[in-house]
Amino acid sequence: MSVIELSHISKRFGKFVAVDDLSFTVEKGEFFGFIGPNGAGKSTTMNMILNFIKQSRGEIALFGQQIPEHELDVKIRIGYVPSDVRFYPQLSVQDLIHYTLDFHHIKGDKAEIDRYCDLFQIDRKKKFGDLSLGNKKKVALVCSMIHHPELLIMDEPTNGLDPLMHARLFRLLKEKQNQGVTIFLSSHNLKEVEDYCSKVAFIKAGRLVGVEDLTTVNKKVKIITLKGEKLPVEQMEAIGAECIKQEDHEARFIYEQELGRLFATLSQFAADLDDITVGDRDLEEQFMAMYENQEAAR
Ligand SMILES: Nc1ncnc2c1ncn2[C@@H]1O[C@H](COP(=O)(O)OP(=O)(O)OP(=O)(O)O)[C@@H](O)[C@H]1O
Repeated sequence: MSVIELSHISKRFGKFVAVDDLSFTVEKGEFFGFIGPNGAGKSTTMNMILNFIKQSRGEIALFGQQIPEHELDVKIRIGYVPSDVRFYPQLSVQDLIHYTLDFHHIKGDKAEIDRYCDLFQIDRKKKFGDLSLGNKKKVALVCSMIHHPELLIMDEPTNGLDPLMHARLFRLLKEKQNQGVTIFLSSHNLKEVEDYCSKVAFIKAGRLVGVEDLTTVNKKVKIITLKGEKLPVEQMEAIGAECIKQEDHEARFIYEQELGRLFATLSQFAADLDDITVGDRDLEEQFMAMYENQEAAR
């Protein structure tokens, strides 16, 4: 079942097109990363999904229902972490957690609240306004999960968190995913997206560049780096390798074909080479390749 379905959505602010004809779906139980450079339109898209702002064109369905007709029914099933966390500064962390539970008409399980606060090392007695940026984010994370939502929408959830908390958050999110929760998050940290997400959508200047299944795609695509005086670029291209960088004594290739042919070719030219590296393509390389292909197509 699609938990989020975006069909040709666009958002204009005056003449400026922030999101341009975006379509993709997030399925139940997916850990879905949403990445793109600053100003790409990630927060704007999330704000439309949450119906904080209205799209200029296109349709959005959550859990198979159009919003806003069923807005409240749908919203109680969602936990949201904004990129810029703003709660009442005078309220204590404890009060904020309890207000969140009251809003969802849930009593709350003390052991669970204790677990979250211990996990994120949150001092519940402190006033929200006195907390650091990272600690404010942690409070928002707890409030987004405390009512057991089926869908978590998180706008740069690790922004402001230290590396230990990054790891704890992602382990917790993985646990939630294993329980069937759908996670849709934006991030600038490609490594964490690559390590944890099952799917990723790339967006640039409001347009979808691509959606990739991370459980399969990177493993079969290799990046080969050759170093040496005499580089067999033509021979590599002849077996289907795409040269993505060539300097005096170094060339890099993307290779998606059968590995036997690659190794046979490399062994023929090994004597001319000082170094050969064959590795899986990481998300950053894939991201850059997609951007470059899109630019070239324009
Ligand atoms: N209310 C608004 N009025 C005018 N322009 C806006 C408004 N909100 C967003 N924009 C513009 O829309 C574009 C997309 O912004 P958005 O915040 O969605 O990007 P983002 O991908 O989340 O960026 P970042 O990674 O920097 O958080 C930006 O150029 C931004 O300036």
